[in-house]
Amino acid sequence: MIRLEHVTKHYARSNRPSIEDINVSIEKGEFVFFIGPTGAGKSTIIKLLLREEVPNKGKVWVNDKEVTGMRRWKVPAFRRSLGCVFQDFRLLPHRTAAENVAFALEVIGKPKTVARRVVPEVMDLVGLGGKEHRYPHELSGGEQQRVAIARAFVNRPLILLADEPTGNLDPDTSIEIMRLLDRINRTGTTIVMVTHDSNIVNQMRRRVIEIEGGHVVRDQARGVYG
Ligand SMILES: Nc1ncnc2c1ncn2[C@@H]1O[C@H](COP(=O)(O)OP(=O)(O)OP(=O)(O)O)[C@@H](O)[C@H]1O
Repeated sequence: MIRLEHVTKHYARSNRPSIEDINVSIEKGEFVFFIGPTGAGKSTIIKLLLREEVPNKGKVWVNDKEVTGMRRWKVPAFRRSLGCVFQDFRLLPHRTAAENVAFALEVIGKPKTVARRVVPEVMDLVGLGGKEHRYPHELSGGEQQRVAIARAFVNRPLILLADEPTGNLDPDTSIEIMRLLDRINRTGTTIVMVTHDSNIVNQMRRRVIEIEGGHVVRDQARGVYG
């Protein structure tokens, strides 16, 4: 489902590679945590998977597509085929929760009738039934992240990428968000999540890939934060 083969990324304005000769393979339906100290290269890996960056060496496969050689015009559609969740939620401030979710359907050309049917289902799934018409500033951080997850999931992506999705949330809210991601994973969606949250990693006991200095230093099934 996802494969990085001998991947090195050396940013032009950096004096050393951010990641070097990384080899990782992730199967369909896995839930994988990328952990490691700040600056280790975790977000760089997410950017490579989204093709926001291209490696200097190596190849990256996502959804069985080799993305480093992908034509530029194909990139937007490729990105829309993935679900993405970030620490800062990235909701559209002048759209309601339901409109934020519906927007993900609009941009891929789904008719409004589909949105009318699917958006309430997904809002219920994330536990936001009744708050569909609130604007982001009228929701708590945890609720905003639920909207972001609903938006990421509404197109039923095969892969969901989450870069520190609980980074702005308190421990209890973080656990709720993890329960939600776990439910989504159980529908068969592959989840790749970058985190610094040791509690979450230790509670979930999923595959842990630890990055340090741009290298994989540990890859453990049912791992702990360490
Ligand atoms: N656009 C860029 N230009 C130059 N250097 C960069 C760029 N983006 C990241 N880096 C460098 O690459 C290294 C890895 O950064 P990255 O953001 O992948 O780390 P991270 O593990 O996600 O860190 P954090 O946990 O703090 O988010 C760092 O040394 C960083 O300074």
